[in-house]
Parts: sequence; C-alpha cells; structure tokens
Amino acid sequence: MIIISESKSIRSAVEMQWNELHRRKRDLNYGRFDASLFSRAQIKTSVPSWAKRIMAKGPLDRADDDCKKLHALLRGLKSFDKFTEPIQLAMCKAFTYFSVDCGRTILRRGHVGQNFYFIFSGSVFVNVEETNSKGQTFYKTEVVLKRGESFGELALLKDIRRTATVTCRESCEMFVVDKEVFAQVCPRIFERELDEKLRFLKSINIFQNKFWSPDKLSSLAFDAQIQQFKTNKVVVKDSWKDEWFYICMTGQCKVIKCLSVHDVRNRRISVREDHGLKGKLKILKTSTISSSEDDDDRDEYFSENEEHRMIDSIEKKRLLAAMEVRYRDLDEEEDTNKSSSNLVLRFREDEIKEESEEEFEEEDRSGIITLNTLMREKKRSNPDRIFVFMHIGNLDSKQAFDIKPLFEKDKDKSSGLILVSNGCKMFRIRKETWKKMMNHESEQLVDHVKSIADNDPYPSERTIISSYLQKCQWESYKRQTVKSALLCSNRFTDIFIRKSANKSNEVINRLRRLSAKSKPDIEPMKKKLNESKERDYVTKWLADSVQLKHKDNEIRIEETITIEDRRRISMIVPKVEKFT
Ligand SMILES: Nc1ncnc2c1ncn2[C@@H]1O[C@@H]2COP(=O)(O)O[C@H]2[C@H]1O
Repeated sequence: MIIISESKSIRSAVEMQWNELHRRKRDLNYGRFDASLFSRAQIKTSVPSWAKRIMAKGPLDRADDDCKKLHALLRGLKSFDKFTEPIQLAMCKAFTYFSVDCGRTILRRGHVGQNFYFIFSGSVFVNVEETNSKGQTFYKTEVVLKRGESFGELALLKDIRRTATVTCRESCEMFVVDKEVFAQVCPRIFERELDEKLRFLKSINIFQNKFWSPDKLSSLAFDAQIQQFKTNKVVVKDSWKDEWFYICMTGQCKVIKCLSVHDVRNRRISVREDHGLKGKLKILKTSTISSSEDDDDRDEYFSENEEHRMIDSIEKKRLLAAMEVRYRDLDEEEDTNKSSSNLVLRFREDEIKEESEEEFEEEDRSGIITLNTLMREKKRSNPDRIFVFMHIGNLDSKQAFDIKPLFEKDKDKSSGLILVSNGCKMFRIRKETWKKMMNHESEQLVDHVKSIADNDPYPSERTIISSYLQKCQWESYKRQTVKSALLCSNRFTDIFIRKSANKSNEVINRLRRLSAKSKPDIEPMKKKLNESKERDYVTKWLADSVQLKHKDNEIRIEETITIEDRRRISMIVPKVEKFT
C-alpha cells in the first residue's frame, strides 16, 4: 500500500517559487478552455485505462499477455530500459499504478523505504536537507525528475532511511515496485551500474593513486551520478557555484568564460602589446585599464567612444558572442616564438540562434537550459551590463572539469567557467562528499589531486581578459583602417557613395561626415598592416586596396570580417570588383 504524507512538508525555495508561479497561472486561466489537455503530448503521456485495469489485478492474476502489454507501454522509458528484459517482465507482473496531485509529498527523508518508483508522467522535486553557515537547516531542491526517471532505490539498496524528500511538482502517474519485488529483481542492475561507475573512476587520472582505498572509491561511486546532455545544453552554469564536480565520460563539452565588460573595464589589467601594434592601440582608457609600460603614451587612434560603439554594435545584434579564443598564458609570454595570431578571437554568430518562447518554456520545465537561455538570463538579471561569452577550450572524455574550486575559495567573487554540452555523458560527484572525504585523507592524496589541479588546462581570468582586450584592439584597428582606406581613395569613396545612393542616406551622410575630417596618413597604417603577423584576408585586402592593386575575386570577405564591418563592407564589395 502506498501512503502519501498528508502533513505539509518543508518546501525548498525552488519548489515554493514553482508553486506560486503555477498557482498564479491557474488563477489566470480559471474557466478558460485548456487546449493542452487535448494535445498529442498529453494523450501520449497518460497511462491508458487498459493498463490501469491490468495493474489493478494481483500479480498472480496477470496473464503473460498483460505483462507483455505493460512491457510495450514502458519500453523506451530511460530508467526502465536499464533493466534486462526478464527483469522488466518480472516487474510488469508486480507493478502497481499510483497517481498523485501536484504539491503532495511522495516520500519523506528519514522514513523507511517501502517502494521504488518509475515516473510515467509529470515531474517531482527531490529535496535534501542542508545546513547553512549559521547552523540553520533548510530544504534545497537537488534535482527535478521527470517522465522516464525513477527514484527511491537508495533506501532499498543500502537498507538505510530515505535520503531525500520527494514532492510532486506536476500531477504524476507512477509505476511502483514493492520493496520485496525490488529486492528480488533489481539489485543486480544497480550493482552493474555501480560497477560501471567504479570502473570509470579507476580509469581517471585523479583516482589512480594508491591513497584511494577501494572503500573510498566505492562510496564515491555510489554517491556519483551519470547524466546525459544533448548538444547546446548547459551542464554547469558556474564552476565556482555548482555543487557537483564533473568528469566527461563520453562525448565533448565546450568550456566557456563569461566576461562582463563592466568588470573588464574596471580591472587594471595590462595588455601586452607584442603583436606589432605596440603603443598605438588602446581601446580602453588608461584610467580604467592601464597598459603597464605605456601609461603616458596617449598616441591613441581610438577614443573610449570608439570602444563603446563597437560594444554597442555587438549588443544591438544581441550577439553576446560565443567567441573562440586560442590563448597563451601571460606567464608564458616570454616565448616569443609563438605566433601572436593565437590571440585572435573569432565571433561565432552562427551559434547564437533565436529560440521560440515555447522552447524556452520547455527548457524551464526540464530544469536544463541551453546556452542561449543562459545568455538571456544573464542579460535579464543585469540589464546594464554587457557580457561577452568566450569559448576557451573543450572538455573531452575522461577529462575532469575545473578542479580548482574543490580546493580554493572564490575569494574575489569572480564567476567561474560555464560548461556546455556538445552531446555528452557526464559523471558527477557532489563536491560536499568529495570535501568530506578529503578531510580524512592523507596529505599525499590531497597533494596528488592538487598537483593535477595545478595543471588545469584553462587560462587564468587575467589571460582571458588580456586576450579579449587584444581582440578589441585588433578589431578596432581594422575598422579604423577600413575607414581610412575609404577616405584615402576618392575614387573608391565616390563609387561607394554613388552606388549606394538609393540604399541608405544614413551611410552617405556618415561618409560625408568622415570625409570632412582630416585624412589620416595611410602610409604608417599600411606599414603596420604589412608588418602584422595576422595576415587574414581583410588585412591583405586593405593593404592591397590602398595600392589599388588587389585581386578581389579570391577574397572571401564574408568569412573574415566582424559583424559591424560586414554591414559597411558588404555594400562595398560589389564595387571593389570593378577595380580588377
Ligand atoms: N541528488 C539526487 N539526484 C537524484 N535523485 C536523488 C538524489 N538524492 C536522492 N535522490 C533520490 O531520492 C530518493 C529518496 O529516497 P531514497 O533515499 O530511497 O532514494 C533517493 C534517490 O532515488
């Protein structure tokens, strides 16, 4: 028999928020026609009445055909598919049907376990008790489980009390296995899962050490979870704040750093000027970000406004760009053999696609969001700030993600790294479990893990900011050179103005305004472009166009220019061809 607790349980903040939101929605929609009740999704996810009738029979009264029918209904559910077919059929003989309304408590932490549950429809909150720094206990939603997932196995497997409180998030339909049946058929499958986790742990660098006793590894494996993520789903929003420590089992993830331009501007980080542009290009004012060697060198081509304009255009495009940066650490910078082109960041506009509101809703329900949603969340919570998302590396199979937060405190409250799936299976260990375990471990073990953390492959925040600033400088330099090239070549400007007359008065006016200013000397700029190691197409094109000798037919400008330049240059390109 299934007993649902009638008394009110202590809710987590997430749960209360959810209930409040849904109460308001319900009030708002009261009396309205609910089309969702008739949607295909709804029809598909309710337990059919024939299945309920089968489950109303006792196990001995169920014919083989009944079991096969139930089996066909449940096949495809993630948790159910973990079991072998004979076990699945055995469970079909014993399943009972259970439906529960939103807000009810299904099982409570500390109680004796009686059942194991498969969720057929709806979703549940798994709430665990936590203690804050003041010693107060509170409930926190650990995870939201949905259709296809199961819960309630820990108490039955380990013969312990319930480890969490499970409450109903949306009205749920469940298939329930009694503990006796569970004890007969299920443990083997969980043992196999535990074996898989143990084998994986042992294959990871951090755990290959004689100081990890088999017992320690087993308890880590028992507490660990395996999760799968589809492409573009956010695995970790912030590595400093996440309560889990992740290792990639299969597939790959992108490691992304979110920079707030506001913070960048206020950090006094110097930009190394070692890529042929020394002393000339300071996008950021020396009052906000200093260049260590050249504070007094005010020979700037670009004002702060210039930078704002560039950032604004990014903003307008809602780009909050996912960028690619290959970096080198400032500490390594003595190695002058490395090409400065390593510092180039590339916009990945293609990755920022619009999402429909529906998709957004769906993600909210599952609790896992996409990178786009995370970007929007950031923007929404800090509307005055401009964020830049930089792709700083990848996480491949058997690699652990950002080990440092396991040892260090986030002293300066800077944000950590973001992990986004490219399609992956992840292994996660609760940081709390890890820390408790490490407290009792030998110093050698701690040193072993720390030494691995020290070889973390990700650049420091300082390096990332420095690389970003260099990128800004370079983009700005290129933009200014385009401007100069336009001004210097009368013929070019004339054609541009004439041909675009019908298209945009604004552009023409802007060009006229530019022409009114004094023309910069193009020769030093040309020299810089030629000297620069960054020989991309735009550079080449600009250098050549000044001499009116370029061969434009081969130039794939679309691939190489920044978003803002593209607007300006794409209008020019057809005319450029006439020079050949
Ligand atoms: N962090 C978690 N992630 C997913 N499920 C959990 C988590 N913690 C507890 N549970 C589930 O919640 C259940 C509570 O009862 P049990 O301890 O029997 O088994 C537990 C697990 O099935």
